[in-house]
Amino acid sequence: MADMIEASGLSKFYGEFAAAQNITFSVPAGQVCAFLGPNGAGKSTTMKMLTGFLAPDEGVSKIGGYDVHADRISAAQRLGYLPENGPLYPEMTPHSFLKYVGETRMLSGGELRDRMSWVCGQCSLGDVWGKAIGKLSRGYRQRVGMAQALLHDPDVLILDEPTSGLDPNQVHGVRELIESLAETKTVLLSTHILQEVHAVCSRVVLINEGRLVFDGPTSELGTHSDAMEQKFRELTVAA
Ligand SMILES: Nc1ncnc2c1ncn2[C@@H]1O[C@H](COP(=O)(O)OP(=O)(O)OP(=O)(O)O)[C@@H](O)[C@H]1O
Repeated sequence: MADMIEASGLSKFYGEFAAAQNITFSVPAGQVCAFLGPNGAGKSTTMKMLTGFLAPDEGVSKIGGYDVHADRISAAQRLGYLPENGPLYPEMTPHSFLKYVGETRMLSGGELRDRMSWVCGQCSLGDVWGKAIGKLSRGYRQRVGMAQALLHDPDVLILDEPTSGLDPNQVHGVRELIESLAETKTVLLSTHILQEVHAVCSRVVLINEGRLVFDGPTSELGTHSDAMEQKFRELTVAA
């Protein structure tokens, strides 16, 4: 299987502080991989470097085999990214925002309409389609973020805490969506919810204090979420 997401020696320093240091892992086509770590471990920083939103101080990121910094457009066409704080543009509606995002991704006419209608249904946005994003609840804003990540039907999804701030019904909906997407896509998702990892991820990459401390099958971290929680604590307790 070709690797669809590759982090090779990624580091980001803020002064002396290493937010991420020498992070190396790859995710093969078709895999759903969890990206775990305590608050401040460096997950969002690494995801931003993987998606080209932050330039690494060291290392290389590749999406679908394309270098994210040297071959940005080819990498971006294959990538959908849900950033940690969801979409900005509070005055736009989901409809106008997704139309704008679609146009920047070279979609138009019937194709753009079909894709907008598909993400509207998949992300259950029908009720808020014409409301200002700034007035939506956190859960709905999160779903608008998911919709923009999926709009151009990318092969690779990098999702920074896709279920954070959602109520249990919405969490269930997003998990089902990720499971259905997993049939055709490669997914890296960060989360603090270990049950979620069991539910949807076959593989776990765990970082602590900016460094990779575990990379392996979910089953190696434990066969249920209690065992996994214990192992998580062992691997992430401050040295
Ligand atoms: N622009 C910045 N300047 C200085 N420090 C930063 C900057 N951005 C992030 N950091 C620091 O880098 C570390 C890693 O942050 P990051 O947001 O990647 O963690 P995280 O694992 O995503 O955390 P969380 O689970 O809380 O979202 C944190 O200590 C954070 O304070």
